[in-house]
Amino acid sequence: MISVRNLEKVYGSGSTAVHAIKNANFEIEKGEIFGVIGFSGAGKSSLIRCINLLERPTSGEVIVNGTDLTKLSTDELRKARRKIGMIFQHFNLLSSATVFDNVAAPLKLNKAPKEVIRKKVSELLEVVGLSNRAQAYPSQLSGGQKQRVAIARALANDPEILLCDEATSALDPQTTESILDLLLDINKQYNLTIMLITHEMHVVKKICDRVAVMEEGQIVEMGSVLDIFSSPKTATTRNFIRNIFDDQLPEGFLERMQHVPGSRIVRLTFIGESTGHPVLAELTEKYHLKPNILFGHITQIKDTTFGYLVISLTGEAAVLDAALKYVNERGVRAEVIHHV
Ligand SMILES: Nc1ncnc2c1ncn2[C@@H]1O[C@H](COP(=O)(O)OP(=O)(O)OP(=O)(O)O)[C@@H](O)[C@H]1O
Repeated sequence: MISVRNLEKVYGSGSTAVHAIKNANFEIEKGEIFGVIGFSGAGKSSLIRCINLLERPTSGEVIVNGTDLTKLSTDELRKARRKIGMIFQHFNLLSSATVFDNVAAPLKLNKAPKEVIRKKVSELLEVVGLSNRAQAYPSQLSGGQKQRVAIARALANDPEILLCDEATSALDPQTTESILDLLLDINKQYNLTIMLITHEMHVVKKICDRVAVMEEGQIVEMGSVLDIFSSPKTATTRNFIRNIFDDQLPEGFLERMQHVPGSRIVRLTFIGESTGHPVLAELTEKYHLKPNILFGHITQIKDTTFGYLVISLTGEAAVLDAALKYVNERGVRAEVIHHV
C-alpha cells in the first residue's frame, strides 16, 4: 500500500542544514495502523508530511499503490492526494464555516453535486457522532468534537489512507480515548490504512499494529507493537515503554538482595494465552522453589493481553536453570535481569 524507500529530508543547506530524515525505509500494508513514535525533533512530522508530499523529500521514493508520488506532476499529485486524508494536532478547521461546510469543503472543491454533498456530509457526521451539530461553528465545539469534524472532513473523498499528525496531543486523556476508538472504528469500517505520529506510547499501545521508533531522523527500531513491548532494543524505546509501566527495580532493593546470595531476579513476560498459565504454582510444585513476587503489570496491547511479573528465585543454579527453561517452554518468556 505505502512503500517508503531510502527517504531523506534535509532542510536548508551548508552549515545550517538540518538532516531531518535519514534513509527511512518501511512498508505499510492495506488496512494496517502504523505508528511512528519519537521525542520532539526526532523527525516524525517531517516523515508523515513526506507521505503526501506536503513536504517534498530531498531524495527517495514514496510509493502509494504502486505509484511513486515524487515523480507525479502537480495535477497528478493533486488527484493522488484525494485518496490520502490528513488530520492535525490543532484540527485546522475553517473557523468561519459551520461543521457541515467544513466537512463539505473537499467535496465542493471537487465540484460534487449539492445532493451528493448533503448525503455524504450527513453520513460522515453520523459516523463521527456529530449529526446534531451540523450548523455549529468550530468555536462552539470542544477539542474532541473539533477533531471529529476534522476526521469527517478527511474522510469526505473516501480516502484509502489517513495520516494523523499528533491527532490526540491537544486532547485530555478521556477525549483521546474516544478519538482513538473512533480511529479504530473507521479503520475497520472502511479498511482504512492509518499512519500516525505521536510521542505517546499509550496511543501506540491502544491502536497500532506496528510501530517505528524515530531518533534524530533515523528509524532505530521497527516491528509489531507486541514485539516492541516485549523486547525493546534501544534505550529510547525502553524509555517510551516505561511511561506506561515502569519495570525498574526500586533503589536500594538490589542492595538488600545482596544478603540472599544465589538468588536471581527474573522477569516473566506473558503474551496472549500465556497470561493464563499458572507458572508460579508450577515452579513450586515441580521444582520446590518459592517465588517471591516483586512487582507486576498486566495491560491490553490492541487486542492482545500483555503482562509481566518480576520475581526473585533462590535455589541451586542447576535447579533454577531447569525451572526457567521449563517456563520458557510453556510459552512464558523468562529472563534473568539480575544475578545476586
Ligand atoms: N521547515 C523547516 N525548516 C527547517 N528545519 C526544520 C523544518 N521543519 C522541521 N525542521 C527541523 O527538522 C527536525 C525534525 O523536525 P520534526 O518537526 O520533523 O520533528 P518531530 O519529531 O515531528 O518533532 P515535534 O514532535 O516537536 O513536532 C528538527 O530539528 C526541526 O527543527
